[in-house]
Amino acid sequence: MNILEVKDLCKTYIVNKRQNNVLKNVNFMIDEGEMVAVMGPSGSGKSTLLYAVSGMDDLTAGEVNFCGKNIAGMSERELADLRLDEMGFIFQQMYMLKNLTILDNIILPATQSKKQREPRRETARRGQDFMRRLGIIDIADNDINEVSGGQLQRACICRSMMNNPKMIFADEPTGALNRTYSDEVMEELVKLNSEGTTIMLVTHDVKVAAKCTRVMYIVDGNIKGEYDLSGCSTQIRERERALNNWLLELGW
Ligand SMILES: Nc1ncnc2c1ncn2[C@@H]1O[C@H](COP(=O)(O)OP(=O)(O)OP(=O)(O)O)[C@@H](O)[C@H]1O
Repeated sequence: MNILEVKDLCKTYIVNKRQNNVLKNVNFMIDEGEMVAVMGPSGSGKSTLLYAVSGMDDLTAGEVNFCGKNIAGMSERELADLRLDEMGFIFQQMYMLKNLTILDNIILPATQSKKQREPRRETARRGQDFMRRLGIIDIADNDINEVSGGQLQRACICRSMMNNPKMIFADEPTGALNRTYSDEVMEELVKLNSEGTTIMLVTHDVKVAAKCTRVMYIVDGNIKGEYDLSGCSTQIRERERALNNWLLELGW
């Protein structure tokens, strides 16, 4: 069953009276349980696409059906509730609040949600469980400037999971990390995906994309090709090689 269906999506920015047609009639679907990477040259519209289909930014034209509901017809309030309750977000810049501990940052979405009606102690316990799972429980009471980049990004994954989202949207989740931290973060995302969370992520990194089930390649606001990795070898090196060859054919 599809969780996301995008029909003729267009996004135009107007800057200094000049029109920039960034997304041009984009069509695709994502099924429940998929992990889809969006790749493409710088400026091709990857982040714009992610923000448009996740209701973070408005559409110029087209339809985005999330779990069968067109988000283009939703009010700001409805969209905010949808993003909070049904979607998880992970960004390269992480966006954690400076005056809160790591644990308080993680549980913040649950304290704002109407979906999870539970005592704060229970919310904190769930947050701690996620932290334990991701191997960062020892930094629960730290400030955000007292942890490593990899730990902070894993904390962002915990935060994105607090409201049990149907889908996670990630914009360059490993973009600011070294290879070791990047591998750790990807391991966790792959694990969440294998447990049923659908994921769409933007990346420039072939090693990251090779861990996904499908790759969409965007050029100049259009999907130029899609590569299905679900039937590919489980050997990561082979997946990377196959994906690399395909990307080179597309002019990567
Ligand atoms: N908020 C905005 N206002 C105006 N123009 C924007 C805005 N966001 C993006 N753009 C423009 O849209 C185009 C696509 O940008 P976008 O960030 O989606 O590309 P990208 O493929 O994610 O690039 P990169 O890989 O460099 O992050 C660019 O020309 C950019 O300048």
